[in-house]
Amino acid sequence: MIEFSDVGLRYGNGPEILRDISFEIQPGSFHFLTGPSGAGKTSLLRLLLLSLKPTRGRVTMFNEDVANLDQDRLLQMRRHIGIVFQEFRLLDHMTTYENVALPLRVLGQAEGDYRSNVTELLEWVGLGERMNALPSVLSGGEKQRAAIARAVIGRPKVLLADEPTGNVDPELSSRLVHLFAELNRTLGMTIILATHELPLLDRFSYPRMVLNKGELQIHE
Ligand SMILES: Nc1ncnc2c1ncn2[C@@H]1O[C@H](COP(=O)(O)OP(=O)(O)OP(=O)(O)O)[C@@H](O)[C@H]1O
Repeated sequence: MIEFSDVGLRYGNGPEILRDISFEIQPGSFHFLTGPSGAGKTSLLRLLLLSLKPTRGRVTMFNEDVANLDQDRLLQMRRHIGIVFQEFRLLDHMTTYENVALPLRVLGQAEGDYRSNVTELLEWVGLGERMNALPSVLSGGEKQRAAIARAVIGRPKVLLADEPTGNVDPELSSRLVHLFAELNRTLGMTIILATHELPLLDRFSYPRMVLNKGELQIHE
């Protein structure tokens, strides 16, 4: 589903910050991506999100070499990839429901067609009672569950998460990772979750992609 082959990345004329990265991700798998601050986790996620292209090597996504994609095809493929950020990135003037429905609205779907899906998903992530609340009154954990719901409402094949537990306390962190685990288990969603919280990783047995100074090792 995803294959990196001797990938390197540099920003502008700077040094190579990812070097000789090779790995394969199978559909329906769950991987942690970890490593110290500055190791290149966010940059690797940006390659996976197709918002950056490698400066050398080959990235294959859904069986297509991303180097050959035109802008339209890139946007089409991008719809199969969801992302969750540390800082939630919810729109403050919209309710939880409206935030989660937004990706479908942008695609031109009518509310009558998606209302029950959005409501069901919000109930599933435990926000059934908070649908009409604005983000400003939600707790950190609730905001992140809303952001996860927004990322998966379009049923992406791949879900990326960049330090999704960075703004919630350790107890809630573990519950959020369980939510990702449920998405992986019940919907078969392929998940790559970046975190540098080692105690959190130790609670789960998923394989780890470990970045160090731009080089990657995989611990199955
Ligand atoms: N847009 C950019 N332009 C130039 N250099 C960048 C850019 N983004 C990241 N870098 C550099 O690339 C390296 C890797 O950064 P990246 O954010 O990918 O690491 P990270 O592992 O996600 O770090 P953190 O855990 O602190 O977020 C760092 O040296 C960073 O300064």
